[in-house]
Amino acid sequence: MTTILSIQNVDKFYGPIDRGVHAVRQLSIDIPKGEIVALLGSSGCGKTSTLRMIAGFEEVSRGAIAIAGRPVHMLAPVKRNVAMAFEGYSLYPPLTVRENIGFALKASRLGKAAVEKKVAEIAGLLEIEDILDRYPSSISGGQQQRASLGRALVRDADLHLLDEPMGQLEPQLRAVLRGRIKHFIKERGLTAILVTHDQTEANALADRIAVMEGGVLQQFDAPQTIKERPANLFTGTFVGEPPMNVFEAFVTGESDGIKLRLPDGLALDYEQGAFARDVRDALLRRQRVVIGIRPYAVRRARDGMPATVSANQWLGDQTHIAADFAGGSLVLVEHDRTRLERGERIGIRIDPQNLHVFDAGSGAAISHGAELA
Ligand SMILES: Nc1ncnc2c1ncn2[C@@H]1O[C@H](COP(=O)(O)OP(=O)(O)OP(=O)(O)O)[C@@H](O)[C@H]1O
Repeated sequence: MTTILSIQNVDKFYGPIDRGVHAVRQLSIDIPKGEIVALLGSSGCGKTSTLRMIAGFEEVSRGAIAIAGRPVHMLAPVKRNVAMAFEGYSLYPPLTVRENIGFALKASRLGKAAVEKKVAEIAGLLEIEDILDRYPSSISGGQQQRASLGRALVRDADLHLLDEPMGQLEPQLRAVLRGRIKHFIKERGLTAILVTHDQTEANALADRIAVMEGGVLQQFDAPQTIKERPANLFTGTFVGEPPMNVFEAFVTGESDGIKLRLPDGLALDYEQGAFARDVRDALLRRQRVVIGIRPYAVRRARDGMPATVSANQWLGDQTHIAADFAGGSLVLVEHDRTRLERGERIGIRIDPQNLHVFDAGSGAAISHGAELA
């Protein structure tokens, strides 16, 4: 498969190298043609710096970036053959929206009719047909964002870079456009990288998600893999809504089974066979671990471990129950409307196949369910 973007050992410092703000650390990523990748992380994690280095708006402090096999990190943005929809990369004020989008196609030497057809098509997709003859200063922020997105998407480029492309749009429109944009990109075999802090957007659009934190790439995998097999405690708790429940635990061997001792004298007691032998060995070697359980994987059972309901919210399609448990708080998600009162006692069961275990020191995943990470 052709690699379109190759980032090799890239560091970004703002200010002097090795002394300034270390915004991106030793980043290496390869993206094949036709893939949509989301850079996902909280504010300050380094995702925008990464995108700006690919685009050429920020210098690379160390390392190399190649696009379609060509080293580009020393080239000016216009020489990189990338199409961009960036917040700071605004529309040309003297041109109408139609001209702004069409302008991007000028270099492609298409005839007038072909340009018009392309502009109309993208305008329809982004629902901006009615503002094509307006000037950027006379349209809303959300419309400007869609016009800018349209201008990037119509271009024929090696790589499309989209910075929070739908941040200013209302939720309903965002949901509709996500599907259409994905279809548009996939149908044409474009390669796209989008920066977002919205995991729903990343999950819906991306083939793979690069999760970043503290300038470090934490995991680069398909959305499903990130959910089911988080590489570490950070991705485990960052991706997934509501977040994964986590508790510190001490591991002890009980005949051939395993016991995970939680605060408040509680324990998860698993019989022989609940975990593969290598998982059991890995857990016993650590002793101190952090266990994680997704809210929708927590079960209620009469003979389960005791917890006390602290809140119960019906969200229209699911119930979120918060409970005091093992010296901390636990959230459960149930699909039916559950009538539980605050203060009510419930029993909690955590099945071994739903348990994620992480190293208490490094946070690296040790096991997911019955298998080693
Ligand atoms: N021009 C700059 N000068 C100095 N430090 C900067 C500059 N731009 C970014 N930083 C710092 O680099 C780190 C990474 O910032 P970056 O903007 O890449 O993160 P981000 O994940 O995109 O955040 P956001 O979602 O808020 O844009 C942060 O600590 C930020 O304060």
